[in-house]
Amino acid sequence: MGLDLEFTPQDQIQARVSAARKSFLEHKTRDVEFRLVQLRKLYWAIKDHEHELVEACTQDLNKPQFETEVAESGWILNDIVFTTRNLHKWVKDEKAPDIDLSFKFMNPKIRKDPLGCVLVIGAFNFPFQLTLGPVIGAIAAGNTVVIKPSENAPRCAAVIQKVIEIGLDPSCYTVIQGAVPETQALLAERWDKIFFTGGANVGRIIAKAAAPHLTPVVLELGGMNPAIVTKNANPRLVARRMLWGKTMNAGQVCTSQNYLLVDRQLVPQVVEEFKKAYKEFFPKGAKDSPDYSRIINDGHYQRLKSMIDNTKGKILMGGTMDEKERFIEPTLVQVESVDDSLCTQESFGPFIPILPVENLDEAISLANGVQSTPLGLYPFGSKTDIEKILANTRSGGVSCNDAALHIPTLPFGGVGESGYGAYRGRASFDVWVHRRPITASPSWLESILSIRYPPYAGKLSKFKAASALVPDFDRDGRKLRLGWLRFILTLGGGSTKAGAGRAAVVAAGE
Ligand SMILES: NC(=O)c1ccc[n+]([C@@H]2O[C@H](COP(=O)([O-])OP(=O)(O)OC[C@H]3O[C@@H](n4cnc5c(N)ncnc54)[C@H](O)[C@@H]3O)[C@@H](O)[C@H]2O)c1
Ligand SMILES: CC1=C(/C=C/C(C)=C/C=C/C(C)=C/C=C/C=C(C)/C=C/C=C(C)/C=C/C=C(\C)C=O)C(C)(C)CCC1
Repeated sequence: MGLDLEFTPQDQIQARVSAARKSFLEHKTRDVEFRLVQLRKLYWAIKDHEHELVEACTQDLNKPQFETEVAESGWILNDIVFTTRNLHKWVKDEKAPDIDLSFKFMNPKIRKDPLGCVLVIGAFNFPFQLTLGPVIGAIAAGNTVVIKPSENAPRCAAVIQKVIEIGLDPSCYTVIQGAVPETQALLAERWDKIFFTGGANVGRIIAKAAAPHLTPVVLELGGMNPAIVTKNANPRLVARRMLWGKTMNAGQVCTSQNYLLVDRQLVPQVVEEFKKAYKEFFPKGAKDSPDYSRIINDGHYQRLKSMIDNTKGKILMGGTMDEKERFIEPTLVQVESVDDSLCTQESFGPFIPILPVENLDEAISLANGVQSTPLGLYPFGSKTDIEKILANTRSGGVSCNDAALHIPTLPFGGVGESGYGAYRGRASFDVWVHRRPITASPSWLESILSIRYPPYAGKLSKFKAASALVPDFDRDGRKLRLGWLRFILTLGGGSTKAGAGRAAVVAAGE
């Protein structure tokens, strides 16, 4: 038996948040060495209890050990090592780019300041990766963190609490357990940033709760992700990769494709290849395989069941279900329209609806109609086909000729309806810092800087001569090529040399 999840008493929530805030205001997490020690300790807390992570994922989702070690524990352990290796580089002040010589003496730089006391709300499907991933970045950036794992993966939530309490300083990092009332109590607090992973409906609740305090929010939401398969695609690759996208975690993956738009000519071959691939992946069927997850809870099982009960499509592969086990077989369905029950909502389960289309233009138009800003997009076809798809669509990310593949250090996030803000790799640090511009005006510059002080009489023309940039374009938007003439007229128009010239003009005028 794994750990039991105990919800945090609601009357403790405010005090726990205040303690984390106080630690931030006492600057406990500013020291980079402190952050590194926390991350290293978290690494070992996870590594030493990896078997408990695996067991919890088995209990909550029947997640195979391979998937847990690759996409949960292994993923975040690598994330920690990557972060600790790079943190000294990331925290360094940055030289401010594109600064005119006149201002260079003020030594402009960008400091990466922590935001403060932040809240991370996790999802159930990759409970460790999607909760601890943002936490690793928040620690690295010097924030204090309150963590709310998903109650829908209760054993995993309990293990998250265990490793956090073993590894991290409790005055700076704390776990609040609970469901809607506890999350509402957290949302009533003032935060310096909220990072939410979950569905769009709850995402709206989070954004509204954050608005009164002007709290910035990252929303990592789901999407109605299309796969577009042109007549030039390789049917075997389409089938194997798209099947993987829907068998990993039984399709409970925010980035997995929700539906396939397949060139009609290719449909029979694609269907055949799906059947072959299914036999190769699960020779004894998915139900008897140790490599296939179950649906997280009865509510989601019933939601998925009603999607398949209401389809007008034809089941071509799979289709079996077992309510007691919350098992749903990977199920390929040929549908007649994007208005089918399998396409009108995010399934977040192992359904593979295929809609035959006449050509690529139709596929693009249908995909944009279903949702113009999905989280992921999966084009299969020739290079030209793929470029056409990219040029005519939007999405959080794209895997060409693949399912939901994401390189762990590549920025990850949605756009429009699939959310905003990105993390992972360096982006996990950037998302949690304020880029604070810092200048220092030297006292010896005072005679030049005094052009800004009243009385203003006679100063405006000198100021303009020193600072106004002359456009290199005309009123019709055409770029002008004035070359040396422009250089002389503008004293450089922004170049380093000209900046010096212009500064000299000002100095001479004082
Ligand atoms: N973009 C991503 O990285 C990503 C990753 C995983 C899941 N998702 C999306 O999440 C959805 C499924 O995950 P889920 O079921 O865990 O999402 P969810 O939105 O139901 O729950 C996410 C979190 O919100 C909390 N919550 C639920 N209702 C709430 C309310 N009324 N007020 C305040 N908090 C509340 C839950 O306790 C949980 O911690 C899918 O849409 C999926 O695509 C997105
Ligand atoms: C070419 C050679 C090698 C390279 C091999 C490569 C590149 C192998 C790649 C393997 C991959 C891509 C494996 C991917 C596994 C991913 C898993 C299991 C799951 C990830 C799940 C995620 C991220 C889920 C996220 C969910 C979200 C965000 C929402 O719900 C070598 C290295 C082998 C050497 C020879 C040459």
